[in-house]
Amino acid sequence: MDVSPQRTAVIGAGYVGLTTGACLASLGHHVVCVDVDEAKIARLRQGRVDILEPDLPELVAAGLTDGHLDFTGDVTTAVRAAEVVFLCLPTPMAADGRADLSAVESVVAELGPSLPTGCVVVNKSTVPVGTAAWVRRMLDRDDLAVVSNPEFLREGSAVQDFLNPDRIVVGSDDEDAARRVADLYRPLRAPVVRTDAASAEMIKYAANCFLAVKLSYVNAIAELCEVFGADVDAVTTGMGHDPRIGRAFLRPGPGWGGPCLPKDSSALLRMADTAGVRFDLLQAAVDDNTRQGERVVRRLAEELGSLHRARIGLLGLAFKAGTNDLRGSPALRSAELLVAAGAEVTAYDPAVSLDLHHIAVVDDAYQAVKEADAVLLATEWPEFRALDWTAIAELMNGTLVFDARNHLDPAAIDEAGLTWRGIGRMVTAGSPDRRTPSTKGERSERTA
Ligand SMILES: NC(=O)c1ccc[n+]([C@@H]2O[C@H](COP(=O)([O-])OP(=O)(O)OC[C@H]3O[C@@H](n4cnc5c(N)ncnc54)[C@H](O)[C@@H]3O)[C@@H](O)[C@H]2O)c1
Ligand SMILES: O=c1ccn([C@@H]2O[C@H](COP(=O)(O)OP(=O)(O)O[C@H]3O[C@H](CO)[C@@H](O)[C@H](O)[C@H]3O)[C@@H](O)[C@H]2O)c(=O)[nH]1
Repeated sequence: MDVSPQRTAVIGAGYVGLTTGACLASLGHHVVCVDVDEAKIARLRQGRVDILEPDLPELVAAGLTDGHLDFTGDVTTAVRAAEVVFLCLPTPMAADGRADLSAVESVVAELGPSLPTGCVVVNKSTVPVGTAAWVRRMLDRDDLAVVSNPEFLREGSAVQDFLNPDRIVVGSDDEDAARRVADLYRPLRAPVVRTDAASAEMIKYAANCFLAVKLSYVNAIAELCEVFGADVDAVTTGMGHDPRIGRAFLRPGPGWGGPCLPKDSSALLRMADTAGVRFDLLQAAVDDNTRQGERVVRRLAEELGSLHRARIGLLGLAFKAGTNDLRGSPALRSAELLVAAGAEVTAYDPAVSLDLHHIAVVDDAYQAVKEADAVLLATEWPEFRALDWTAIAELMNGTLVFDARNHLDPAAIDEAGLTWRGIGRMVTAGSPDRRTPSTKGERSERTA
């Protein structure tokens, strides 16, 4: 294989750390993954992966079997013989909106004295500009190098994204350390963007926040489409053919969420604020995103007349399809807003089963929509497209299906006698969109 195997330690075995560890092991490197969560480490040693990521359980099992991958709870043991140490630690949003670097700080303080001479510390967490320099000062050792190597994987396709990256960003003032980190990825044959550490750190925020702005922009265009009778799907298709715009990240929805975009836009805004730089565009994107979530619930209220005691069948809880991650989920936010407005919410998500405060979570979609006055689709799981809408029409009290992802087939819903509503979609005379959804009372009379 086109790789010089290196001994690596990966600190933090979450979405990024576990994917990094398992993928590097699959490339032939020797990897030890470390985590403070001892129960997680015990499960991983048995090949049990908690997160929903295609191909990840298989890669973990293969790494355990061929001996390239190991797990431990002890940082000191893991880094003792390491040539490269990856930090894949959480950097969540602190109360003041900044990135909370406490996990990075405590790990760097703990592992510093144990790192072997010549070791390269690679930061993969998303961290404010200047963190690599700060880590370097904390380590306070001339025999170590620090490299910023931000990660761009998406949840739900983490392994494929890691193994087929658009680019590998390697930021460091240390030429030799940067080359060694780039070499780890050589079998992937991806373009390497070689920068200083500060630029690498900024690339990560700039990329995620650009995506956030793009999504808020398209959600605003969708609202205008509703007002002016245009169809946002046609509009984004027309925009997306322009390679300067691109087709990706043009789907309107209930607002963008997840564990990254919201916290990273908040962190970049705080960085700008601290530096005295105005970033009104990004602030507007964040504010518009909050409004987008509220707008979905307001539209439901308008369609139903009132949300007080309305029964809502919520399809989807995860922040997007393909993951069981609920962090920053627009679906959960919608549920919270609905409950606050007096609605009763029953939810179903194919990847999520847990008890949620105020929201009943059930085991299948048909249970969720039973006696519902309206259905709200908030996560675009493919299986929702295959639902039997005639059966659902029988189960529901009302007729409204609010598709906050434009994911369903309006014709199938119309044929079932239900009323489809989407985001930014054209309302034409005679189309299902023109029909007024019946209220609970009317529907009961109709079906009586
Ligand atoms: N999730 C993503 O899609 C994604 C993609 C790119 C970058 N990132 C960034 O990567 C970083 C990690 O994100 P994640 O989603 O993998 O987080 P995560 O919460 O899934 O995983 C973090 C792991 O670190 C462990 N941990 C916490 N403190 C520790 C300590 N002191 N020592 C050892 N382990 C510790 C936790 O137990 C957890 O298993 C964040 O900065 C995030 O912004 C995330
Ligand atoms: O056309 C689109 C695309 C996405 N979304 C929403 O945007 C949010 C974020 O989606 P996505 O970017 O796919 O999810 P993440 O897995 O959080 O990945 C983002 O955040 C990661 C962590 O930093 C980065 O590594 C990735 O490159 C970046 O895409 C979700 O709520 C999606 O539903 C839309 O509404 N419309």
